[in-house]
Amino acid sequence: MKLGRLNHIGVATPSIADSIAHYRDVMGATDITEPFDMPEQGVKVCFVNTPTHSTGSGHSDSGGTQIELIEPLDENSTIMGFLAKNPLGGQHHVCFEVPDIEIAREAFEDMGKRILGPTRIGAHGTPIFFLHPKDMQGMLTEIMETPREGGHWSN
Ligand SMILES: CC[C@@H](C(=O)O)C(=O)SCCNC(=O)CCNC(=O)[C@H](O)C(C)(C)COP(=O)(O)OP(=O)(O)OC[C@H]1O[C@@H](n2cnc3c(N)ncnc32)[C@H](O)[C@@H]1OP(=O)(O)O
Ligand SMILES: [Co+2]
Repeated sequence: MKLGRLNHIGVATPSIADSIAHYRDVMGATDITEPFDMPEQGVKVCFVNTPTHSTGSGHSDSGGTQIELIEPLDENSTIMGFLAKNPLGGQHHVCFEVPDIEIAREAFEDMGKRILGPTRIGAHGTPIFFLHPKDMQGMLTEIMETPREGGHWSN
């Protein structure tokens, strides 16, 4: 396994609308996507896009690491337990890219890391899986296959 790009930081929130206002008005984010539902993951999601680099005169692009805001869709959402312990929300997971999801899954399995559920299609349209925080230095870790131009995946 080789460490890939940090694609996003997942941030759980009790209100995606309040969090969007925070990133826009307090943090000065200028590129925030429209929220959409992902019922299969139990969350409403949107992305705060950050630039790849900052300059003295401002930002030139928005292709950097994203903040992924996630709000529970209902009481059964997988992030309800986290929000019960952290009512204000907060940093929930980190997501690293890999070139090949199957090779990565096998590598983590071989290292004895607990994989949470099947590989599925994530919010970026590419395959993802999650690793248990207790096996990952306390960090719930998402692994996603790097988006390919014209790539198609299915569950
Ligand atoms: C938007 C779509 C997608 C994408 O494309 O990017 C997403 O990111 S979806 C994100 C939401 N989906 C998931 O998180 C799926 C994987 N998660 C899970 O399977 C569970 O949430 C969990 C990690 C197994 C936790 O389950 P839960 O029932 O909430 O808690 P437990 O009590 O079983 O937790 C055990 C233990 O782990 C600690 N914990 C829980 N969540 C986290 C966390 N996010 N970060 C760090 N540690 C976490 C929890 O506190 C427990 O510790 P102890 O209290 O010491 O026992
Ligand atoms: Co995520």
